[in-house]
This record gives sequence, C-alpha cells and structure tokens, in this order.
Amino acid sequence: MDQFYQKNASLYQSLVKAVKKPTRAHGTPTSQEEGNQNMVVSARIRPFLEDELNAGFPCAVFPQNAQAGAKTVIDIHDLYNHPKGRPVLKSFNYGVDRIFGTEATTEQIYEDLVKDLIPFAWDGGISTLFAYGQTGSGKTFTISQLERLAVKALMEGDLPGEKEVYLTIIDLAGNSAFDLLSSRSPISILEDSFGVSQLKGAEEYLVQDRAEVMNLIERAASFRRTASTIKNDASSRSHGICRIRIKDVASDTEGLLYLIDLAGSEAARDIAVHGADRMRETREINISLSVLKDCIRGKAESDALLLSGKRKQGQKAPRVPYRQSALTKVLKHVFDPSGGHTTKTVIIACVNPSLADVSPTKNTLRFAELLRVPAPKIGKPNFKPNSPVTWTNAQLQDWIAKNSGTPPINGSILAPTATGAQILKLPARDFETLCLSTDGVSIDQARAFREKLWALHIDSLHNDGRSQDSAGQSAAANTGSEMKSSSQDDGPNVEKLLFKERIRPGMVVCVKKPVGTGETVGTVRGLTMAMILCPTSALDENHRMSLEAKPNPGKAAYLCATVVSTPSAKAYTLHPWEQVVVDVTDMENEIILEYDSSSHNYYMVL
Ligand SMILES: Nc1ncnc2c1ncn2[C@@H]1O[C@H](COP(=O)(O)OP(=O)(O)OP(=O)(O)O)[C@@H](O)[C@H]1O
Repeated sequence: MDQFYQKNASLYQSLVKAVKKPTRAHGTPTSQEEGNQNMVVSARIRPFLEDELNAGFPCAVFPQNAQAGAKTVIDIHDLYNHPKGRPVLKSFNYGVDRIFGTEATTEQIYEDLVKDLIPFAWDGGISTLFAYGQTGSGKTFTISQLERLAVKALMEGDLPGEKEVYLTIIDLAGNSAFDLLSSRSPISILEDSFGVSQLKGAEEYLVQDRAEVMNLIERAASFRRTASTIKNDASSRSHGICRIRIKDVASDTEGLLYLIDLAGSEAARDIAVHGADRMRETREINISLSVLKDCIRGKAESDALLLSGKRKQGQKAPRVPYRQSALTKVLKHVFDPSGGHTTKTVIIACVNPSLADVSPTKNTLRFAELLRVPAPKIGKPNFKPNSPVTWTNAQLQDWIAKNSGTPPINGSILAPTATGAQILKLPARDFETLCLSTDGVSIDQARAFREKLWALHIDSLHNDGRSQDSAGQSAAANTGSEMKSSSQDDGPNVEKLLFKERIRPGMVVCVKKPVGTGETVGTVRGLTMAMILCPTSALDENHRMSLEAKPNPGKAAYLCATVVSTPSAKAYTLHPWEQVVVDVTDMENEIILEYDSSSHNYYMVL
C-alpha cells in the first residue's frame, strides 16, 4: 500500500486540489454551544517527521478551518486503487469539539483545553485528560508537555486553601498493573467494601513542590515498558496513568487529577511483522480502548440525562461497564454514575498527517466521534423570583446587582451569559475568582454572596422543589438538583415514636459528646453528627475489637459513619469510612439532612 501511495502521490495531490470547498460534516455541531463543556473531545495533528517527509508521502488530513482551537471538522482524503481505471479519491469527514493543526503548540492546547482541569480538581472535582491514537502519533509528546504545564499550575499557581498533594504513577499492560514509582513492582486493583477502587501495593508520595513532582514523573517515564515497533522505537505498549490526589486539609475532602497516556493502537501493517505475543497485546489494548469508549459515552449520557431532568421514573441509567477492563476499574470514580462525583474530561485524539497512515487516522477520528455526546438540552423553567434555577441571564444579572453587597459585584463579569441554573453549577473557586474581578470585592464578600445564592436555591427546593412547573418538570430537575431526605421512616405512624425507638440505618443523629477519637469526629457548628450504619450486635467479634467497642451490657450501641462539614458553611458530607461506635444514651435527637445531587452535599432541614 505504501508503494501505491508513493507512486500516485502527485495524482493524489491534484485530486485533493480539485475537491470542492468542504461542507460541514454530517452530525457535527453548528456552534460551540452544542458541545459538552464537561467532556471535550479534540484532535491534534502532529507535524510530519523528517523520515516521513523523506519518504514522500503527501498529507491526508485537512482541518476545515486554519485557526487553532475553535474548529470542528477534519477532512480526510484517501486514494483507492480502481481495478478498471485510474485510482479514485474518497473523502471522509469527522467532527470533534476542537482541532489543533500541525502549527498548534502544546501551550495553546493547554490554554484552550487543559487549564480549567487544575482548579476543578483542586476544588474537589475529578479531572481527567486522555491522549490516545495510533502508535507514533504524538500521545507521549503531548501528555508529557501538558503534564509539565499542569504540574506548574498545580504546585505554583497560587490556588487558594491548604491542600496536600499526593502522587501515584502506575502503568497497565493487559490486566496487569505496575507501580512506576517503585521499580515497576506489580500491584493489584481491588474494590474495597465501599466500592472504592484501591491500588494495593502502589506507593503514594506526598509531594511538596514542582521539582519533586517532575522528578517522580521523570522516574516513572523511565520505567514505562517499551517495545520497538516499525513506527516508533520508543513505543509505549501500556497505559500510563498519573494520578494526583488533592486533599483539602480543613474538610478532609479530595479532588483528583488524572493524566493518562493510553497505549498505542498499532496499525495492522505494523502488527504483521511481529509475533503472536504482540498480536495478543494489541488485542488487549484494543479491548481496553473499546471498554473505555463505552464508559466515556455511558457516563456522558448518564450526566446528560440527569442534567436534562428527562429521566423517567423506573428508566434505567445508561450502562457504564467500568468493571470490564483494568483501565476503567482504576478509573472507577470517573465513570461510576452512582458515585455522584462532578467530572471534567478532556480527550485528545492524536493523528499522523501522512497518507501512509490514513487508515489508522480514520479509525482514531471515528473513535473520537463516537465519544462525543451532545450537551443536554435543559427545559426552560417558568420564572420564580425566589428560585435561581428559573432565572434567565437578565434576571440573574438583576439579582446580582441588587444582592451582591457593597461594592456591587459586576454581573457582566460574573455571569456574562449564564442563566441561574448555570451559575449554580459553577465551581466555588471559579465563582469566587470571577467575583474578585470587580474592584474592591473581598473574598469574604464573594463567599457570603455565593452562600446567599445557594441559601435561596436550597430554600426554593424545600418550598417547591417537588412541585411541577407548567413544562411538567420540577425546578429541581432543571439543575439536576433533587433534594432527597437522608432517611425515611417506614409507614405513617412511626413518626409518633421517640426517635430512639425507631433507630434505623441511614438515620442521622446528633450526639451529646464527641465520639470516636481525634480528627474523625464529625463536629459541625457545635453539633456532632453521625449516621447510623448497624447495631454493634451485628458486628463480628474481630470488627468490634478493631473499633474498641467494649461490650456494654444493658446499653444498645450502634456503628455509625461520621458526617462532616464542607468548606461551604451550610453543606455537610458523609464519611462512610470513618466509623465510630455510639451508645444510644449519647444520642440526643434525630437530624434530617437532605441530599442535593447537583452539589453532592447534604443540607440541614431547619
Ligand atoms: N506536535 C509535535 N511536534 C513535533 N514532534 C512531535 C509532535 N508530536 C509528536 N512528535 C514526535 O513524533 C514522535 C512520536 O511521538 P510519541 O512518542 O509522542 O508518539 P506516541 O503516540 O506516544 O507513540 P507510542 O504509542 O508508540 O508511544 C516523537 O519523535 C515525537 O517527538
């Protein structure tokens, strides 16, 4: 095939020149707004390498617009051998959210796609960056440069709050996992009893500065298993996963930043010269990429359904088969729809420009297209003055002008186009940073103003969150928010009983004196809260011993999970892994908390 392309290079170029002005690809977005802001699929076309230029292959990849960043369609022209005449040109086009041509620098890609992932993870979200593509298409080049920029922003970017940063770097080859920070020693991927994926045996480094992180990344790179291929002498045949865990010291919550260099999917002609082992390895890589695609799509569809509020009662959530490969098992919190995490994902499909690689390039871009799930269309709610989710941008701006204190926060900076529902989804840090752009506004004013907006939102959900508007949707559904009580009694008459006579799993109780030891106690604004898990009589002897729960004849006691405050004064979060034993006599009263699915926090019902 290579010879066919080389022989017909000038015919190919004249046929490409004669192609009419490209038209927009079928199924691609008409505007940026239709893209999904939390799941961006992009493509990077690497420049020709010297040996490719010397070999004389023409370019087969043509972005429809020459400007870096904001383009959505790539044309691919391929040459087919016609049995009865001269070769014919066949053209294809693929839609992605952003395209970066051969001239684009990694710094441009960072600014356009990756920059926002860092504060998002810093504020407790899960940010993931994937690079994938054919062997030799520039994945490692792209990820390693982006890694450098991300680490600089993370360690020296002046992000607010006291955080601890932990680094783990592993690699996955087939179903085996290895710790790249510990001489590539084997590790296991396990799910603990709370369903959280654990990398058993992997070292996690608490890092202090940029140089230390970069040294560890360098060390890990040298351990990446490599095997030579025709295309690239240093081809990675495993998925490299860099996990940065960012722990908020005050609230004990955490965010995650994943930087993932996926294994190269080899072209068939490359595989042909390798043995059976390499073919099996390639098959395993392709299976894991296929599961990854299903998970990315499933998660995006699940988020879209939640945000659109169109999920009908009893309707099953889209399937996210994260247990089907080691790669997606490790990334369980990114994909598990029941995990309730807020996520931002960026995918960079790397492609070679050369006609010699046109087939794998088409596969890569087809794969990229499959990952795109359009942003949810959110129904237009009826305006209610006390319900932020119903506000248009003009109504939101009006409220900001009248309620943001002195000096008034500039609404056209804070929310130039956002509706009320959209501003509620803005992460706390972004919200505060935008408030601080108005001269004279202090961080306290910004925080108090956000609290005020959220208090109004929470009250509106309490008051009429479940009432239907004229469009047939609840206001809560329009933000993806749905307030659900933390636990419910079975049957109507139980409420008449004293709370101690109806203790049940899921009930949150206020405890008279601090329970447990030290930091694990959930003391919240003078209260100590705990959620009932089970009576201690249900625990086996070993478990009881490990909790130091001494048998206390005549006194009932319960195993409880702690409930702790978050940086937002009104919101609480549950720590099921921090367990304490509480005697019934130490429980003062029941506390009803409500869960808000848009912020993933609990709020107290006053
Ligand atoms: N944008 C770019 N500008 C200049 N050179 C590049 C660019 N992208 C990649 N290269 C070069 O192309 C070659 C292959 O890149 P790289 O090793 O990153 O590919 P890869 O997709 O990670 O391959 P594999 O999966 O086999 O590891 C390298 O020599 C790299 O320096």
